[in-house]
Amino acid sequence: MIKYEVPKERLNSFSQVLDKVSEIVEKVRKEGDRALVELTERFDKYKLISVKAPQEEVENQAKLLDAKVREAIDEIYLQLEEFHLSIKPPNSGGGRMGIEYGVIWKPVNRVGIYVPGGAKTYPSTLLMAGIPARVAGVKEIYVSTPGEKVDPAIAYISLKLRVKELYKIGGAQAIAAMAYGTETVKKVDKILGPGNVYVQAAKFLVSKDVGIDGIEGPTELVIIADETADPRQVALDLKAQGEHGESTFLVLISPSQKFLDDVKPYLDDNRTYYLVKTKDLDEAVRVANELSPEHLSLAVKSPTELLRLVENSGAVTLGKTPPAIVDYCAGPDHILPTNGWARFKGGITVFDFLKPVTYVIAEKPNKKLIEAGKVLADYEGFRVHAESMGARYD
Ligand SMILES: NC(=O)c1ccc[n+]([C@@H]2O[C@H](COP(=O)([O-])OP(=O)(O)OC[C@H]3O[C@@H](n4cnc5c(N)ncnc54)[C@H](O)[C@@H]3O)[C@@H](O)[C@H]2O)c1
Ligand SMILES: N[C@H](CO)Cc1c[nH]c[nH+]1
Ligand SMILES: [Zn+2]
Repeated sequence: MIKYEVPKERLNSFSQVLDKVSEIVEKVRKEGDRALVELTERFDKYKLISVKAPQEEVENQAKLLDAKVREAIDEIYLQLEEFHLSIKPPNSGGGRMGIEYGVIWKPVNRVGIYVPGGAKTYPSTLLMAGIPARVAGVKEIYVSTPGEKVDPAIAYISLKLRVKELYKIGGAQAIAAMAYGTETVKKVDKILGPGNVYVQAAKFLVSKDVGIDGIEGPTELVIIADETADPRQVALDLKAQGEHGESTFLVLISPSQKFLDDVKPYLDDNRTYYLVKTKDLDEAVRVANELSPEHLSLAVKSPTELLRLVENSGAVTLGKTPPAIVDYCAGPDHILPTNGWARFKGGITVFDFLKPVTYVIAEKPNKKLIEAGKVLADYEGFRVHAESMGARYD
């Protein structure tokens, strides 16, 4: 179906399922593994014989992986690893006014990665979360992904990433289990990973007790195209992301009515597409910034120029670059903010697995600076704060 207005709402918003997901989270907190077995049967229609995938199953499943896919994974691993290594921050230090200070970047100790596994399987997502975790130096990586048998590619990547434990659970119940722990599932410090509205609602709810990377829900793609773009390629990019399911958010913006008309015949599947005509490219970018999409493609004659005007998007592809390249093998992550979170959050990087621990050494600080600190402490009424600063240096 084709619509011609600027979409006001995402096709899905996890607030619609918050009540239901809250019950799931509470059930897992109370009943632990027993809840996982029951909810898996209810939502995934398989009997959970063991919550944790036995090491032998992971190894045997990995062996089933076709050599071609294994080589592809190995090739992609190097590209993604290099991207995160290239932006990994060094520890740094400095100082002034007799005070030495600095930042030591410390990895999160125990991380839980959610890998979607409903309608499709997403081993690429395990690469996208596991590699920056490894580059950051995370000690313990746990993975939850639905499926009666571990997907061979997920098994292979789990071994490559030295995943400590892999749980065969999905949805909100998997998020709850990693957030609070059960008899089998380890309680983690931070949960990362994309997923459907149930998964994102659960992450939102547990974020009061555990770290989360953000909201990465159903896929979103906005394409800005001018008359120089190829209508068939643009339609292909939209339909590609449409493979993620009916909740995918697909928008094409163009100042050329002819271009929009030329694309329409190619959009021949049962997805909902928004085709938006604007006055010019400036207005097109304004609409895109307002939508703050997960993926943004600039299929225009001068994309680098237009890129300067982009404010909100998880990942931008320029010119002929297909958005799907980010999904698999470009280097930057495909775990990207949705539901408008791109206004204040980017895609996953090594930074999501690091904490900036700052330090201060003030043996002989500048008197004027300490005095200023004491004055402000007194102004706030924190007299003993002021005294504690003075005591050392008066
Ligand atoms: N934003 C990103 O970075 C990004 C990256 C990859 C994938 N995605 C998105 O992730 C999503 C994956 O969704 P999916 O559904 O295929 O897999 P999923 O793993 O996110 O969800 C499947 C789970 O949902 C639970 N579930 C299903 N129906 C339910 C119901 N009625 N009530 C409660 N729980 C229910 C089941 O337990 C199941 O295991 C897609 O929308 C895709 O676009 C987003
Ligand atoms: N486009 C998805 C992010 O929204 C990522 C992905 C994984 N596999 C295929 N695509
Ligand atoms: Zn995709």
